[in-house]
Amino acid sequence: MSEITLRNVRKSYGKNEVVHGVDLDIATGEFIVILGPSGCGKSTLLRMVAGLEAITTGEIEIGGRVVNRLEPRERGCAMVFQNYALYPHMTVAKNIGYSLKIAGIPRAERDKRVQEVAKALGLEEFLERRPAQLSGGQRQRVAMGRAMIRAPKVFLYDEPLSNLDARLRVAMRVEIRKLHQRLSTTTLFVTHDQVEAMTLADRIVVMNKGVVEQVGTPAEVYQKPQTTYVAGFIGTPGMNLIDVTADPDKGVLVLSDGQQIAYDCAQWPDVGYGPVTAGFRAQAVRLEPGCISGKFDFSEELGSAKLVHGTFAGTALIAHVAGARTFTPGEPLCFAVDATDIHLFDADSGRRFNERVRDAPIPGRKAEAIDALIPKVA
Ligand SMILES: Nc1ncnc2c1ncn2[C@@H]1O[C@H](COP(=O)(O)OP(=O)(O)OP(=O)(O)O)[C@@H](O)[C@H]1O
Repeated sequence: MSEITLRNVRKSYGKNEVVHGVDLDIATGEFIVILGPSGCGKSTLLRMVAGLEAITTGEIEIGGRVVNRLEPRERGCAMVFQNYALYPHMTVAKNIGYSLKIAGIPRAERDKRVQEVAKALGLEEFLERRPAQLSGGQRQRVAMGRAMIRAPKVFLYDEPLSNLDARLRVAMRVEIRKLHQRLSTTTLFVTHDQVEAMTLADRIVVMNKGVVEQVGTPAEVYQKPQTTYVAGFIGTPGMNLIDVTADPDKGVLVLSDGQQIAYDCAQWPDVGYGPVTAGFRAQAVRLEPGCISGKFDFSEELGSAKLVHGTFAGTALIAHVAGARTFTPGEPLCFAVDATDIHLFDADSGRRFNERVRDAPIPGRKAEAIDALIPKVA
């Protein structure tokens, strides 16, 4: 088994703590993407799992064994770096087979395994070339081949696609996913690119400033962001966020200029009267008289639709609009959003309020209802 467990893992450089106590359980065969902006500590976390960076406090287990004190080569992980780290003077075949040579595997066996890996990655025709004679995507595949050949328990990828152009990135994404489907090797993949994270991950770990903000499937982090940070970071574009005052008695959210948006107060039982942050996706906005009026600023053409940017009560908001309608700067604009598409977050902590799931039985009620159906014996 190759499950990975992180318990209260922290990392400090001198007095500066950059990873603030991360807990994570990764199942055997899972594809986990650690997603966050530059400097949030994601590479440091990956390097601690690999053993390339010492842990300041906490515990890391791989396959049920605490690896804190193990050398990188004793951990059963294979790492693929952004800059590929290939040996420039060696051919592709030698680069891929190098770790087997070091391990003393006989030549015939080595050649056989290199051939197998090269076939799996479509590198057979490049085996005698040197890295300088390859494209970026081909070099990346060699780096993956070098990691694969050791049949590691765990694959660790550190922004492996960042140096590739956009088309190649998409192609390599598909290859990495296919490879994972075939091998089912437990994988930790670090990226700052949320599209990469959404398309590759079984689960995403969203990091911000050394803290894990949310762990969830791509659908969970998109549909139920647990913090305003996740709401703003995930999605293209990120969720619209606006400061409002909740009035649960009237079932409205009041904007700073007095305009009101209706919300479902039964869905948000913990929201009291006072300041909250309201969020809604650009895709949930309709341009029709409804919730709020403001003015058009500019639009971004997406081909099949536009991202329409406007200002409402002093806040910049975005609508995803299909169709060919054109706009002029400054023209009045109305945004309508259904109450069920509104997400509410605590104004101070940025945490999502508890939500009552629609149509779910309220605890106790179902038992009462069933009770009522049973004829009473006199
Ligand atoms: N050797 C080091 N000494 C001191 N500080 C470091 C060292 N390595 C990293 N840091 C700091 O730790 C923090 C986290 O760095 P890390 O490389 O993990 O971020 P990241 O999320 O991977 O960012 P990027 O995407 O830019 O690589 C940063 O503030 C960085 O400056």
